[in-house]
Amino acid sequence: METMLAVEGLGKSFKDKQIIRNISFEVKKGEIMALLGPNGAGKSTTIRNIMGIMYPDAGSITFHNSKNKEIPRNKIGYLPEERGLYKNVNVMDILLYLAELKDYPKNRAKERALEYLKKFGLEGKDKVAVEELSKGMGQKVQFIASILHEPELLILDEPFSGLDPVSQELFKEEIRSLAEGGTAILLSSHQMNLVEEMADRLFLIHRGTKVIYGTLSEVKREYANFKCTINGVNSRSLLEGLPEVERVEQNGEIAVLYLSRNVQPAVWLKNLPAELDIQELSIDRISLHEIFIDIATDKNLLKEAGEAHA
Ligand SMILES: Nc1ncnc2c1ncn2[C@@H]1O[C@H](COP(=O)(O)OP(=O)(O)OP(=O)(O)O)[C@@H](O)[C@H]1O
Repeated sequence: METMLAVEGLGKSFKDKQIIRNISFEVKKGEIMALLGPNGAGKSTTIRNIMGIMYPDAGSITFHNSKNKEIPRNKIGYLPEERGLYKNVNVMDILLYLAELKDYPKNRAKERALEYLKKFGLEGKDKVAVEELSKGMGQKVQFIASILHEPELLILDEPFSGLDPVSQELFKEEIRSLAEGGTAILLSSHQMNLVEEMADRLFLIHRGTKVIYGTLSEVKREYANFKCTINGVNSRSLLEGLPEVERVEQNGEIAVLYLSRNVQPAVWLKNLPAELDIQELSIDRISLHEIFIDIATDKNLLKEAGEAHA
């Protein structure tokens, strides 16, 4: 698939502190690429460099055939992490003003704005001042502003924060349908369940450098060990003594056993002792949420795996 955005060897320091180092990834037409990392990892810095809000000390950014300062940023949609629109302007005026800044035709912008306001449950709010909107409503307007001009690349920094579950669903559906329509999407979010549902590929930064880059299934295959959940009456010492169990979390009769890397579930199951009480048992790969926590808290296993990939 066609590459819409290519970030290569990006580096940025503030004063003498290096914030991001050697960051390289691509976002392709029609894909949702998740940019992940703990607080302070360097995600927003990466995005601000792409948007030309600041310029990198090293590396390059290519959008279509334009590079670095030549990139026409008005062709990119951007929902910044910091929210805020002019407060005393009405919703339609602000949307049309922002579309005009992007050289988008006014009539078309108005038509699309009305459609989107309706879609996001804000029908009739076009003449309301932004300051009269609730936080979530304001966020919807800002999201609409980022997509109104039909950008080919859309960068969303924490789009779901502060949204109720219904609004989250709406955003999720819209982001998916934009991707299906060919928009390249760079999505930064801390909501791992949503990322797991939506992202085609992901890039995880920790302390300013790459830890993971790949498709969701590659990442899961490579980094997500298995965990086995057993419902039954078992002593902790019995569970901890089972082969290839790294960690046990026990809550009443439910125990979650985190298995070593490279365990073959079929072989492991065959070797379980007969005295183990099993009322229910399931084996799953750990979730993206758990992978993320392992990395953010420097659990050795994943750190080693990450270093091998850096
Ligand atoms: N303008 C600046 N001057 C100095 N340091 C900065 C500046 N902007 C960001 N930083 C530092 O860069 C590091 C990365 O910040 P950044 O905002 O990119 O992280 P992030 O991954 O987006 O985090 P979060 O998930 O908390 O939003 C932090 O240590 C931050 O303090």
